[in-house]
Amino acid sequence: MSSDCRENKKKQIGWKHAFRGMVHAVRSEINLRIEILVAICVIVLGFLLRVSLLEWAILMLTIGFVLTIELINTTIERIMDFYSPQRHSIVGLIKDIAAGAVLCSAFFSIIIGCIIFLPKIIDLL
Ligand SMILES: Nc1ncnc2c1ncn2[C@@H]1O[C@H](COP(=O)(O)OP(=O)(O)OP(=O)(O)O)[C@@H](O)[C@H]1O
Repeated sequence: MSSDCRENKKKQIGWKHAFRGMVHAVRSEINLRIEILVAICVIVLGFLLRVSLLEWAILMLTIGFVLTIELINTTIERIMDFYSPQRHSIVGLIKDIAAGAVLCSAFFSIIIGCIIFLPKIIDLL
């Protein structure tokens, strides 16, 4: 088998595993499902309010950022549950900090949403 072919196969398998991980996270994490729903609403609102190209770029970056942080938070939860199934204060603290990262990204994404959408909504009134 040529190295090109092997590399191609490796990439395909990588995508498959990544997709499986995302499906698992969506199925098991209600917060991720809520965030995807909010992202869909934001995209619909973006079309309705005709946001500019730059605003689309900022919105896509923000949505990607929040979803990525949520996936990392889910990963940290799984790692902690695997290595330390018993309750432990440091495990709780690690999970709290990871949850804090999600909260932080969600908070700033709301601010970005307000900056982009509020003036357009006010103009419509
Ligand atoms: N093993 C543990 N030891 C101590 N505290 C824990 C432990 N597991 C969870 N906790 C506490 O419970 C909280 C919720 O943890 P859990 O793993 O249930 O995540 P979750 O309910 O899916 O949270 P999230 O909303 O962030 O996804 C943690 O932030 C932590 O404070």
